[in-house]
Amino acid sequence: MNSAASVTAKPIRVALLGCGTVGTQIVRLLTEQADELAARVGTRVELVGIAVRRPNKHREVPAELLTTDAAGLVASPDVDVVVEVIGGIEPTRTWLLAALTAGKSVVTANKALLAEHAGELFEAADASGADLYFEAAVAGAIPLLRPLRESLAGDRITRVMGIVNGTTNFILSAMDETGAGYAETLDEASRLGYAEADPTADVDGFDAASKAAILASLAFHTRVTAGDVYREGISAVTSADFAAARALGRTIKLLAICERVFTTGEDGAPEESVAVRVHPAMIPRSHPLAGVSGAFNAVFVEAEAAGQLMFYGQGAGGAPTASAVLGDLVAVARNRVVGGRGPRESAYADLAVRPIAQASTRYHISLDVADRAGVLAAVAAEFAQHEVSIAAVRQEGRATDASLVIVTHSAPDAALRSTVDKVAGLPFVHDVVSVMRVEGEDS
Ligand SMILES: NC(=O)c1ccc[n+]([C@@H]2O[C@H](COP(=O)([O-])OP(=O)(O)OC[C@H]3O[C@@H](n4cnc5c(N)ncnc54)[C@H](O)[C@@H]3O)[C@@H](O)[C@H]2O)c1
Ligand SMILES: N[C@@H](CCO)C(=O)O
Ligand code: NA
Repeated sequence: MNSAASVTAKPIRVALLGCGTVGTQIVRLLTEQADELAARVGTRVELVGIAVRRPNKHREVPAELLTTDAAGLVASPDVDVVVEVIGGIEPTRTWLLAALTAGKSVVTANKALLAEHAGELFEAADASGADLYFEAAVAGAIPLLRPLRESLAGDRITRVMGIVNGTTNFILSAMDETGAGYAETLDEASRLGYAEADPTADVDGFDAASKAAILASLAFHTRVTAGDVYREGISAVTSADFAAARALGRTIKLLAICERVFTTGEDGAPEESVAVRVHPAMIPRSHPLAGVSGAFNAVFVEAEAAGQLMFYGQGAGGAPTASAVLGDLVAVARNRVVGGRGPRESAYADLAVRPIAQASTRYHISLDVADRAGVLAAVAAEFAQHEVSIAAVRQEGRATDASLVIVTHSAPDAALRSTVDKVAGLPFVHDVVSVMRVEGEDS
């Protein structure tokens, strides 16, 4: 290849923090594609140090680059760009703030950090003129954050809905397809490298909530942090829920949903806010998200002018995530070569976040009830009392009792919850078999 001949600028010197699942793949790609990357950037991209915890564990990377002194590596005058793939809030927050303050651009895959501290990281970047890129933090390899920050910056995004956690999608797909148990499928996700060191971040929805916060912030030009996101994980999803879903031609997915909400204030003036939530939901099998299985991710974006867009691909795994990191690294390196910068934080809209109780949702409720006259009417009366409109009812008599399935129209989540609580306490309701929100259909 003669591409190196056209490369004349000073090399871009890169420090890598962390060399685990993703970091190892970054080193591999940087090494294998060195000449091509140099041609694309206009100068060589050189790895000058790798901060790790235990150097003798990393036989696959050049030993002379390894150090246990991450802070020292970040502070080194020989570093232009810091790539962080350790994860967690501290000490990475301190190191990345130090890098940005010193004018060093940062590329990170760290959703937990971005979902909590984007504001101060961007402030540090703005103060020094450095870049902050984090495409790998949401939906791994899928180009999603840069399309939101750049390609769709001229449009108004109204809704973002998707599957953004590969581990839970893998588990839910397996529960649906094979009927396998929860623990068994979680083990397999870990073995394949999809699950992070502590799987509770995935199964309890923390990982998806961090990603939802990042997506909502970028989509609606406001600041949403992980704590603003309503979160339910998948640990309470049962085979009875899947059976109930299957009976109605649906499946269950863990969805991240970010919505722009338009309401009228007490003074009659129009008000705008955002609702951001992560929870399992039933969706029709015909919905494009229903076909997203295993560790794949997919995200729908609805924008006023663009209409509907769908982003699909590998949301986890070493190499796919490293692809997104390398893409960001090329972008910040190019910016350095021409003396430019990528986009700053855009949080001007400063929108309030609505609590889940006020969010408009639909429920699917499956009950075991006594099979006698007046039961359906009494259950329906509870819904009417809470002003929850019923969209469909299916009742099936059995020997001594009956199965009653109710799907509602959209209603405030708080009203739906109170209705279910009331219905569960009715004397002829023997069991609440399944309660699940419904998405992806007309309300
Ligand atoms: N694995 C994925 O599929 C994936 C996908 C998207 C984003 N991410 C994100 O990428 C980051 C890295 O994920 P991973 O899967 O590679 O994790 P990992 O646990 O495999 O690797 C992290 C590495 O950082 C090292 N480390 C921890 N503390 C350190 C310290 N103080 N100094 C130096 N090294 C230290 C660990 O020893 C480990 O080798 C996380 O932020 C994660 O959320 C991962
Ligand atoms: N643990 C995450 C990795 C990607 O961020 C997942 O399962 O999707
Ligand atoms: Na991505």
